[in-house]
Amino acid sequence: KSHESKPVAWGYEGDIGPCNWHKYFPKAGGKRQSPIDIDTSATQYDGSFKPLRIHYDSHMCSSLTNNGHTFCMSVNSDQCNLSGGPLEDKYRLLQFHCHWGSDDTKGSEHTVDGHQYAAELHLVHWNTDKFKSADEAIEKNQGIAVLTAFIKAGKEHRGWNHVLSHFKDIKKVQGTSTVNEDFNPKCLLPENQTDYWTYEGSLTTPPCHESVRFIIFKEVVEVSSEQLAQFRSLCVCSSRKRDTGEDEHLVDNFRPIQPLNGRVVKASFQ
Ligand SMILES: NS(=O)(=O)/N=C1/NCCS1
Ligand SMILES: [Zn+2]
Repeated sequence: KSHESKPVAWGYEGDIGPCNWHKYFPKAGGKRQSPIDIDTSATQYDGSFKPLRIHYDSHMCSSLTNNGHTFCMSVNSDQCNLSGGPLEDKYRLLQFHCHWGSDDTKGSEHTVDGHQYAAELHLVHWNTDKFKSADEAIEKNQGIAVLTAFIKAGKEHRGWNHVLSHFKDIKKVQGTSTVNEDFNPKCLLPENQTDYWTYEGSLTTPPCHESVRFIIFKEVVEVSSEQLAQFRSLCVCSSRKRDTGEDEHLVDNFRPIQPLNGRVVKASFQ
């Protein structure tokens, strides 16, 4: 094991927070980092995009884990594929997760005209035309495509309850729960899947590889405030306790906005 480098701890606050990520993860200081603010007055309509093709089946067994940074629903079924839109290749769904705040006024990673939403859903896909594995694709240009939906507090979202009902099993870090009910992650996306913004960026978590094509839906998904509160019920790790002995809850797991550095955000709509 001595040949493998020790994993470096990172987080969202203090010395291990986003301002210091670049010290151990040099790509975090790169020129095409994510997230960004979407200035809708500067986006460019691109009429050349084909329709997005999002084909997920709902018979894939998946596992839900609390990895200490978010909850992650691992899928990697060869029946869950994404192509079309701005993509040149076919991508396979690997996992989905979210970023959220300590209250409903913050939590998303991307912002729109400076507005931050209560949470942000990332459906992570890897390029199966160009690469042989997700581990290879995750660090290569065009290797990853992330379908992204903003979430705001509003009416209850029944689809999310299929995920949230497993949260009691993953409250602690490294907790894992098997999800094999008839659940299709497509139900978590907005109805309108033709209007989106897209740009080339990076993983928003270390090692921040600059391998990601983001596709961000304009329509915002509503979940109830109680459902958002369930996101915040996860704990960060068994060791870290508040001085009151209270569990430390996993909240505000969003990276700050990164410089655009001349990148243009394309829009699929006028
Ligand atoms: N938030 S994110 O989707 O850009 N970051 C990731 N890191 C490893 C798989 S997805
Ligand atoms: Zn993410």
